[in-house]
Amino acid sequence: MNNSQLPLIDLHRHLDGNIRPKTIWALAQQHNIVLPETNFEAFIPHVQVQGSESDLLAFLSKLDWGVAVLKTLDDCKRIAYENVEDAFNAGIHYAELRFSPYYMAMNNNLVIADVVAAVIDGVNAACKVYDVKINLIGILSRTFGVEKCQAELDALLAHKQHLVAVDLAGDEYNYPGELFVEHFKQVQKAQLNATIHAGEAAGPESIWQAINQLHAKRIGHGVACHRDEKIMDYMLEHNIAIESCLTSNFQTGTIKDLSQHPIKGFLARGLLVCLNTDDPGVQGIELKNEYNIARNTLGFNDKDIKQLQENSLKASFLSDSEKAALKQKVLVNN
Ligand SMILES: O=c1[nH]cnc2c1ncn2[C@@H]1O[C@H](CO)[C@@H](O)[C@H]1O
Ligand SMILES: [Zn+2]
Repeated sequence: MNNSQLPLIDLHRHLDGNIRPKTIWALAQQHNIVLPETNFEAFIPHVQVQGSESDLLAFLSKLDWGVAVLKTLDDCKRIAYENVEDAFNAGIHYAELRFSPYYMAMNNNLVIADVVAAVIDGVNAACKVYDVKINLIGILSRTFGVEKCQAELDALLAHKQHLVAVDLAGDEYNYPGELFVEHFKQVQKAQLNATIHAGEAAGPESIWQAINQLHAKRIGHGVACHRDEKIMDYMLEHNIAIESCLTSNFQTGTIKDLSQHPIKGFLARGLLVCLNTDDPGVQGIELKNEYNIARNTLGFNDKDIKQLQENSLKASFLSDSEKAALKQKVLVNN
C-alpha cells in the first residue's frame, strides 16, 4: 500500500490507454461499428493485456479498439470525463493525463484540434464533480511519422495554455528521437515541458538523445538507464525524473521478471524515480497495485514507498506553491 499521509500521484497515465472496455463496447454499438466478437467477455482480451505480450508493438495494439470507436467529439469528451472519474475512484489526488489527439482523431477523421478541445472540456466538466487535480500532457505519436506529428503538435499548441508538457510516445525502436528534434524545438519555444518515452524499447542512447536534443525533464520508463552509469549520474545531478511503470514493463516484455526491475537500483542511487500506471484500462490495473508490487515483489519498505511518493510530487509539473498546497491538503484530510 501507499502512504496515506502523502499525495497519491500518477504522472504517467495515458488517457487514450484508459478507455473502459464497457465504454468501447457501448460506443461500438451506438455507432454500428463491428467488433471482432459478439460477446463482451470474449471481447475483453482484444482491449486488455492478459499476462504479457511479446513486445511493445503487440502491447500497443491493445489500445487500437479504444480509439477506433471515437466517432464524434462527444465520445472524446466522454472518455476524458470517465478518465477523471476513474482517477478519483482509484484514490488518486493528482494526475497528469496524457493523450495523443491524432491517434484519437485518425480513425474517424476528426479534426485534431477539436479533439484537443473536447478532451479539455471533458476533463474540466469532471473536475467540477470529482475532487481530484488534473493537468494535461499532449502526446506526439511517433509511430505515425514526422509529418503527422507536426500536425498533432500544431493542434496541441493551439491549446497550449491547457497543457503542462508534450511527450513523444509510440514506436521508439523504429522512430528514434532524432526524427523529432524540430518538433521539440517548438515545444521549448512554446515554454512547455518535455517528458519523453525513452529507454523502453531502445537503449541508453535514446535517453541521452531525449535529454540532450529533445530537452526532456522527465523520462517515461527509462528502463535502459541501468545499463549506463554516466546517464544515471547525469540524471541525478540534473534532477531528471524517471517515470517507472512496473506492470507495463512486464506486459510489454521489457522486463521478464519484475523482482529484477532496475527501479531498485534507481532508488538506491537517489534518482528521482516515481511509480505510475501507463495505460491502466488496457493493463487491468490501478496505481495502488503498483505500490503493492513495489512492496511485495521488489521488497520496498515504508521509507522507500514514502520516497517514491515524495519523488512524484517533486517531479510533477506543478508550481512550488501547488505542490505545497497539495501536500498540505492530503495531510489535513487524513
Ligand atoms: O508504454 C508505452 N510506450 C510507448 N508508447 C505508448 C505506451 N503506452 C501508450 N503509448 C502510445 O501513446 C499514444 C496514446 O496515448 C499512442 O501512440 C500509444 O501507442
Ligand atoms: Zn507511456
